[in-house]
Amino acid sequence: MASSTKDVEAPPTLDAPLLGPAAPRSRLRVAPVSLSVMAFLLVAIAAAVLYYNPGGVASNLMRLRENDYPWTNDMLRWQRTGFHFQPGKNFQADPNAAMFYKGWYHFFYQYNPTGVAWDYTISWGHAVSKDLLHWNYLPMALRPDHWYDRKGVWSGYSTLLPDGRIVVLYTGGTKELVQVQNLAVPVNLSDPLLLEWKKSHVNPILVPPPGIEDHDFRDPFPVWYNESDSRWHVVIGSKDPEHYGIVLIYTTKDFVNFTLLPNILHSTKQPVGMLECVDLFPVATTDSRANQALDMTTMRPGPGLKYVLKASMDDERHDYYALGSFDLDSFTFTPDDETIDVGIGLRYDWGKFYASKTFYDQEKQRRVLWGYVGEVDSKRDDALKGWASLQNIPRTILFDTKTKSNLILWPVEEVESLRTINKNFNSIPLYPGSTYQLDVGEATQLDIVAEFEVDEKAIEATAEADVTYNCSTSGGAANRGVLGPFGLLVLANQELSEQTATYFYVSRGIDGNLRTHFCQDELRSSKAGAITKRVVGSTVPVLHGETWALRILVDHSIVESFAQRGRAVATSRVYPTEAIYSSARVFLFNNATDAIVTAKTVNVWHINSTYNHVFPGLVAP
Ligand SMILES: OC[C@H]1O[C@@](CO)(OC[C@@]2(O[C@H]3O[C@H](CO)[C@@H](O)[C@H](O)[C@H]3O)O[C@H](CO)[C@@H](O)[C@@H]2O)[C@@H](O)[C@@H]1O
Repeated sequence: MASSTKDVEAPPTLDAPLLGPAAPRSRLRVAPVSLSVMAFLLVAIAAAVLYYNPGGVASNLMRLRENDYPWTNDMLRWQRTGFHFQPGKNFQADPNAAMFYKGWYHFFYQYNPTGVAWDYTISWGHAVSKDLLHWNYLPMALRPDHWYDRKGVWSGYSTLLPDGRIVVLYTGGTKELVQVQNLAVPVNLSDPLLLEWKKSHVNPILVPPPGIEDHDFRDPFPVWYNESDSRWHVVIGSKDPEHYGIVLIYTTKDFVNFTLLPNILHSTKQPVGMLECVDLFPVATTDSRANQALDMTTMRPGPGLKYVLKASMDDERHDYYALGSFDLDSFTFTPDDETIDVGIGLRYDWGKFYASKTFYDQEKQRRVLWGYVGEVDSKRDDALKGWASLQNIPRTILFDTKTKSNLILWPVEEVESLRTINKNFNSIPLYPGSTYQLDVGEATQLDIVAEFEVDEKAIEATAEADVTYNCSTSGGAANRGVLGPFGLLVLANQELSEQTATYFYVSRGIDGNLRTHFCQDELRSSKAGAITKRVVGSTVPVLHGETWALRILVDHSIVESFAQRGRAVATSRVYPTEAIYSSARVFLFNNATDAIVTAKTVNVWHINSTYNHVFPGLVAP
């Protein structure tokens, strides 16, 4: 490693361009032309867009507004993913239920069969897979066809009962938009595909109790089975009149008759509003058990266990979790640290990710997390492409036995079976203000694993730096500091005028401690306007002796990034206009002013497509 950062110049082998200022937010890339030529071009482009409209949605002539980008059919087609779950068309959202049953992973999700946005036809889509990656679409499981779910079959959960039966509890939006809970069961338990479902004739099984607003009572989740009295405990998210999130608890023996408990599972410490899609599960705190995911329904609280309470914050649309303890007698959750309670502390993902749910995979004894990753482009662009939203790659969840302060989220191991061509790079010095292109060919479906080292001398020489640094309020990857940013640029064009940057930024506080920020900068991810572009991220623990480690899954319009082997995650939706197909590139970069960073190892794999399709012989929406 070089001894000084000041007297070393970047060698000629490095790519020259530095990371310049952030690109303008919305620009059609046209040279100055007269207004009439411009108008003609816009009309011609609009006509072409409508002619090639892949979703077949826009039958009316749509006018291109100032911010509208003239997408071509090829560009929009490129945005569809290769190995993420997405139905053939239309809108999907919350992962509702997942389970392993008779050799198949079942996945249910919020699905609008009629359009590219949420509306009252929201239903339960259904698909099966052998490996959580290659999906077969099935006919929808549940549709809004009764008075108690006329305005939508909303989110819920499926549970495998100890006697082998399966129950689904879900929220229905009634005609008057009252949120009620309903029961559905499979018609034929011997069918491994669970194709047919029937709704209980006693639905709704629960209506909002006194003191709870009609629109604050949703997403039921059977969380605990008490063997001694054969009672299930079902939790439902809500909020109180002071705007504090609360979790109601019901008990039931038969999923038809329910008793509301006088206490609540948890009331948030801050007025964070309505809690959607509540989840509660145990994690093992000791290494000997850390690799076992634990089944909430049967696992008793005890030594070596912590509990995770997760909720989706309707007010700000992020998924927060808290680590804490769970008392079975009082049926209450208590966060270890009230200052990082649900809604104000830890997040599963610092980017675009919502309404997630875990399930216990008894086949592989692991807990698996799914969340949906919405669009950040315009409704018009969703209509043009004919679909909206993705599911993240399922992630396993474990407690971090090293930091003891966070969870570890990591793509399921099955993803590695999709890896094909591998390129490996070692010991690449990245000088201040430099980039280095990784020659990996077309870079649109990738699994990248990289480790970085920062020059020790530069670290030692830095007394205090960027104490108040924050990913979201920073200028992104173009914002230079003493010890960062450094990392990768994915979905970049050759000129780097389009790029999504995933990076670390190291600061040193007045207490002398280093603090690592893990950020993802979307500001230059697309030259198109009408797209929300942010810098997302958080701090991430980097323990003594550890390298700075990144894993990035790139799949067309989604980038899922994992820092420090899953301690922090950031997911972005991106819509490049130039860095697509064979023009998509990957670079390493170091935009620190004073530190040489070494890319110790970088492994880049191309990832196969999963070619999801309708289950043979069936018809899916
Ligand atoms: O589909 C209903 C379930 O979805 C959840 C969590 O995502 O609630 C969402 C909610 O509606 C908003 O979310 C939509 C996208 O998911 C959005 O497009 C729509 O405009 C929003 O209203 O659904 C209800 C009914 O609108 C609303 O109260 C929520 O915010 C989950 O809680 C529901 O079960």
